[in-house]
Amino acid sequence: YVKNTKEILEKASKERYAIGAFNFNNMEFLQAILEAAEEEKAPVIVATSEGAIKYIGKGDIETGAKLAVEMVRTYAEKLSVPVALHLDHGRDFKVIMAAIKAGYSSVMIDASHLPFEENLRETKRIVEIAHAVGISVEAELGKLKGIEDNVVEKESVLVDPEEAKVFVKETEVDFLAPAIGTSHGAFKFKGEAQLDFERLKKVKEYTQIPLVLHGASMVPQDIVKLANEYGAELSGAKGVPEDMLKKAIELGINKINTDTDLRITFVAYLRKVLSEDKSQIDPRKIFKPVFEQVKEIVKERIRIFGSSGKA
Ligand SMILES: O=C(COP(=O)(O)O)N(O)CCCCOP(=O)(O)O
Ligand code: NA
Ligand SMILES: [Zn+2]
Repeated sequence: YVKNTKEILEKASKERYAIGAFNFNNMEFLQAILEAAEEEKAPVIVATSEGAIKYIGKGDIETGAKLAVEMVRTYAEKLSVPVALHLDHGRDFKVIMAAIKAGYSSVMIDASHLPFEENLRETKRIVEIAHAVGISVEAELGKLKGIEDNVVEKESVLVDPEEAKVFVKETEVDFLAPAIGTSHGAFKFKGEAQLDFERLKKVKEYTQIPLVLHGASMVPQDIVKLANEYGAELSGAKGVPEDMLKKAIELGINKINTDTDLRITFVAYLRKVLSEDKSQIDPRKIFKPVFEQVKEIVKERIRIFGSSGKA
């Protein structure tokens, strides 16, 4: 169990590869992610959003954070690969404190919806607290398009590399998520997929710290098609193409947040299993083949990110 996410990201940054940061909301997703990392001999970051902590704790934040830490620690101590537990999109001070208190390896303070100075101040405050207890911190600059915790960003506001330089220097944040054109969910990009690689290159040059790509799911069209064949309605779903992910990694992305690809895989295969095994009522027999597929998609991502064999 990695105490401090910064360690594994600094190594990735030096060697120009990326670590997957995969979100989980329950035991089965966590199992699939950790099995994938073990089989790929890859360091891995598992992440919970604030919504996931509330879901795991049935509304009680302390319970959710504690249970997440206990589940991850218990599984991770059996594995040969380093595992970090990260709070994704921390916004509520109470939730960030609960995650730190429970023993998370790192926390994200997501104040990118605020004006620059306020984002800087909020981030600085969390960094001071987290660093005092040896926890790493991620912050975000610029805005992702789409829904972020029901804050509807009409247009993505791309990161300003000059601001990033000042922000990182002033806050001493450990890793930064620069908005370069991605968005959360299965419907990214209005037209053609495109990322602002020029900005990314400058942000890496000016900050020299590990960088994070949010909204990085690839949205595999074969799995979207399968889901739709079994009754899902996901037409028009679009993600980040592999060549763009690889270019982003070459230019300095070292943590890649992936949630939607696991969700789509889960939904496609759950629909398939339920429609094919019509008399099955044992959840273990339903979930086993479904999470086998979730594990496979995580392994595929880890290979694309270049962290296979890096443990
Ligand atoms: O950047 C990403 C993933 O992006 P993706 O959607 O491309 O996978 N993430 O940060 C994961 C976002 C998880 C959202 O969680 P809740 O629904 O619980 O609030
Ligand atoms: Na994050
Ligand atoms: Zn995100």
